[in-house]
Amino acid sequence: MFKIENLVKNYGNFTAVNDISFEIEKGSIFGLIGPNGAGKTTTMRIMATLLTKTSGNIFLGGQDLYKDIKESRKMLGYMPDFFGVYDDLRVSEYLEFYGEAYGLNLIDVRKVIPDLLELVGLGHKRDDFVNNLSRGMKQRLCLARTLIHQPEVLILDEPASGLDPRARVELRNILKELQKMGKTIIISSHILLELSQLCTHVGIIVDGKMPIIGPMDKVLSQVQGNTLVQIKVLEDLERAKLWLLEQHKVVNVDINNLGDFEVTFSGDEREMAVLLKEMAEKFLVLSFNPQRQNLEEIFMELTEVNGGEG
Ligand SMILES: Nc1ncnc2c1ncn2[C@@H]1O[C@H](COP(=O)(O)OP(=O)(O)OP(=O)(O)O)[C@@H](O)[C@H]1O
Repeated sequence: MFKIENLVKNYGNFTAVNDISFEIEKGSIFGLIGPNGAGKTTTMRIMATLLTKTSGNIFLGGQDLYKDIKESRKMLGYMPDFFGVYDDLRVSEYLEFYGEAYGLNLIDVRKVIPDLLELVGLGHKRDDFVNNLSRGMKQRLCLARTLIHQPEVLILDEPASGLDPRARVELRNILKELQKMGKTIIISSHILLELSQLCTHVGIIVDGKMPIIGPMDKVLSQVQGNTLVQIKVLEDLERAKLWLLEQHKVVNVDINNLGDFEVTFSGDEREMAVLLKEMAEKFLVLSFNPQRQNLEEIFMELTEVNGGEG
């Protein structure tokens, strides 16, 4: 859907985006994560055609993004990290205003507004003043505005920032709904745990470079060292322990105070699944829980290694 090749952006002598390449598949939710100043907003604004690149190529749906900017913009919905204050504008008027700004016919815009407001959970607020909405509601209204021209691709710059946990969950559910509707979503965030539950793919951006990119699961296993797997076996513990210690990629086996095994495992997810299968053929395995290191911890490690602020 989106292909970015060797993207560079300089601000004067400063290189904010330094030779980044990645691809975003149609229908995926791609998380762009990185510390402050890493280059996320710059990259997203370039992808949204709102900022010029210094060099590199960008393709949207197989076409050069810049070949026909008007056409590209029809496919793109961009939600900035800040949005303005609109005195004396009601929710429905706000959406009408943006619809007209996109060159849409007001009658058509009015037809889609109820569905859009329903989608973002603001159906009951259509006649309220925008300034009286809560922060979470404003974010959702801004998302509705991003959808007004029915773009295929959404570029959302930190849409969850400043939201309380409940509002974040609501936003996440709306984004999953949009994915089901076939949208491709690019989202940046500092809320890394949120991204690990939402995104199908992730690119970690540090100092204008993207050292790690790929499907969420692969990125997690790539940056993970060993995985700790908690295993509960109902009987034959001694024999099970000896068996485990003989298995490929099992580094260590402890038994915790609940009598469960804590197995340090150096293999990938597939190898772990094979271990589970073989173990279950020999022993009464009640549970098998890999303790996945969360993205927050991985991110801290990565940005430390790369000298970022985290
Ligand atoms: N217009 C500009 N002129 C000069 N430098 C800029 C400009 N815009 C951004 N920068 C610099 O480029 C770098 C990347 O900024 P960018 O806003 O893309 O980062 P970010 O990852 O979105 O950060 P944040 O999470 O804080 O929003 C930063 O060092 C920033 O100071």
